[in-house]
Amino acid sequence: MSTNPTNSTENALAVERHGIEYIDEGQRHGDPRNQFSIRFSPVIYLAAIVLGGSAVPMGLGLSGSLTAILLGNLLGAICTAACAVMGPRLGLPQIPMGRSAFGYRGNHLPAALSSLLYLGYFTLGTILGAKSLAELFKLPFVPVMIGVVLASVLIAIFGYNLLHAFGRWVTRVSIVVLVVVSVLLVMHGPGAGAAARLDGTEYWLVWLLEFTIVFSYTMSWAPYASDYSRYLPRDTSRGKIFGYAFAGLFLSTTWMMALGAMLTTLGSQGGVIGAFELALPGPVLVVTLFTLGIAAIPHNSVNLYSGAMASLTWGFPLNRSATVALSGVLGAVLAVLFGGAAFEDAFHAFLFLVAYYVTPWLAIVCADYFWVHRGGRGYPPAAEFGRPDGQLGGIRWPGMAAFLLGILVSVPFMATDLFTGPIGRALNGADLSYFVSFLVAGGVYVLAARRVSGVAGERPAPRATSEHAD
Ligand SMILES: Nc1ccnc(=O)[nH]1
Repeated sequence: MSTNPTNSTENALAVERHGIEYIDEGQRHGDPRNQFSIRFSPVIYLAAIVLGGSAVPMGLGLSGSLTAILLGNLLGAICTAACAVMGPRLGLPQIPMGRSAFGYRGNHLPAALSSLLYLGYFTLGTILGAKSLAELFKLPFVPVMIGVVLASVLIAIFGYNLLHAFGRWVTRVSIVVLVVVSVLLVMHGPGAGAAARLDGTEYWLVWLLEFTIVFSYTMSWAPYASDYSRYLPRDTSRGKIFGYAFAGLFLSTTWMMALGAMLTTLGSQGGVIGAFELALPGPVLVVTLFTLGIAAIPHNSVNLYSGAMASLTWGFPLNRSATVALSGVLGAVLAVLFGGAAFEDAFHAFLFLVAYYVTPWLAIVCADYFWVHRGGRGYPPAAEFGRPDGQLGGIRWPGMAAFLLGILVSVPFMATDLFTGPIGRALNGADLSYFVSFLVAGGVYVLAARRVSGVAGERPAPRATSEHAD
């Protein structure tokens, strides 16, 4: 049934024709190793470095920061890798898969929240990437920013294959740069901030704070996951997809954040960039800042591409390329309007607030896939995912209720700069809401889906179904 031969190869210079619809078997291609680089490359820009050092000025020290980073990333990368496994099985991007649990219309809500998250991260990556490059080359911000936006839009329009190809190169180059930077940094040694200045409960509350920051960052890559695995052949080993996606995300986030923690112990007035200047000789510094600036481009392209997937899912009335281009323009305008330093912190707080929807969404989508539909078996035929009035039409209340309830119950636990609930305040800003909403949403969904008829897990899968979904 292959209708478009250009999509069935690795050809990175053919513009992808597909939007969010099912990728049929004839167009599947690629190797699960591509999951490593597509998860590694978008992390290589300043955000993860800054987040890794967040708790050092609060007195957590280096070893506490590192254990929080390790554990937060371990859990976050497991969540994202579990989602990547779904792509080849269903042949769909990540967000449209939610139609099974939330219903075609119900799924508009998490889809719209995803569009917001991705546009926000695109804008943040644009600001941070353009700033590094503009400072490095002593150029004005706006033209550099426009260059970054144009490159990001172009790559995202070419789509899946070019994103993978570009990600592979950025991964190779950045691994070399990260090795050199790490060796030099270790030789330079940590600064005074490496020693913890807290003990007892205070220490553990700040540890928890860093752990939740790290976890939130890394698990919020989950709604993107299958967008970049959906062309893999259907029988690709799930263990390999999981393993490579996990390794790519865990290694990149842990490495970048550990560097950030180490740099922040140096206590430079100029933040992590100032710390880089202290620890790295001139030429290495230039190459490092250049790599971090350029690597904002794969980050941005991924956000534009997945953002378009999410927007098409809630019914945005343009095609994929036009949606990418329009989002690029919108992000550029936001970057010009809000590119100031104070804004970046507020912006991050906003992104953490939006990310609250991710853990309940994740719990429901994973329960729906792994439990209700027994590892992706027993879904309705793929075409049903694209029918507003078909089997998955309307709103499916087990998923919707679980989603809303998960968020509602977790509100007192939330803690961001923009909103802090009473329990979050009592815990000094440590944010357990992610875990509460995950458990509540997942638990309610599992119970409700079992009771409500019409959810496929209750019934043996019809024969026709297994053809597509098995
Ligand atoms: N979870 C994330 C999505 C997009 N960009 C990021 O830096 N992080």
